[in-house]
Amino acid sequence: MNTILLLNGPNLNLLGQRQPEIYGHATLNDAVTLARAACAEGFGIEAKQSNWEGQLIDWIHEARGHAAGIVINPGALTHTSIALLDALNAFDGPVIEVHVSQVHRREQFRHHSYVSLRADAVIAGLGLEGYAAAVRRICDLTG
Ligand SMILES: O=C1C[C@@](O)(C(=O)O)C[C@@H](O)[C@@H]1O
Repeated sequence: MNTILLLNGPNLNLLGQRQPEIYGHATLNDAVTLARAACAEGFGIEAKQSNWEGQLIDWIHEARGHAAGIVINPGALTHTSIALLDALNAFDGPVIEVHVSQVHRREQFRHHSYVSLRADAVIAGLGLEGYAAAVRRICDLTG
């Protein structure tokens, strides 16, 4: 079984409750369900969420030599975390960055992403469908 690590960062545990006018009413569990359904045969999803930068970094380290690829929505750490970028740079497989909202139509500070310097693809504004598209892409790249 090929594992795809699906990582969600700070505040994404509140999907569905948090600013629904921006992020919609669906929950993180809904996102994981969509991601699982998008897996090609022989692939599985390991889904994790943390509000802690160091925890996300530890999970990326653990994925080295183990996961086929990483789908990550780093939340606000997207715009601030060089440490997360460094951790992703130490991972060999494909990395796809997902944002539920269309960050480029929002505040200026959301337009820059450290993670994009590593990501093989960036999906923003597709809502939860972005997670499914990212999973399909990793299956295509690594299957
Ligand atoms: O927490 C989030 C969620 C987000 O990553 C998104 O999914 O649209 C966009 C980020 O700017 C924000 O800080």
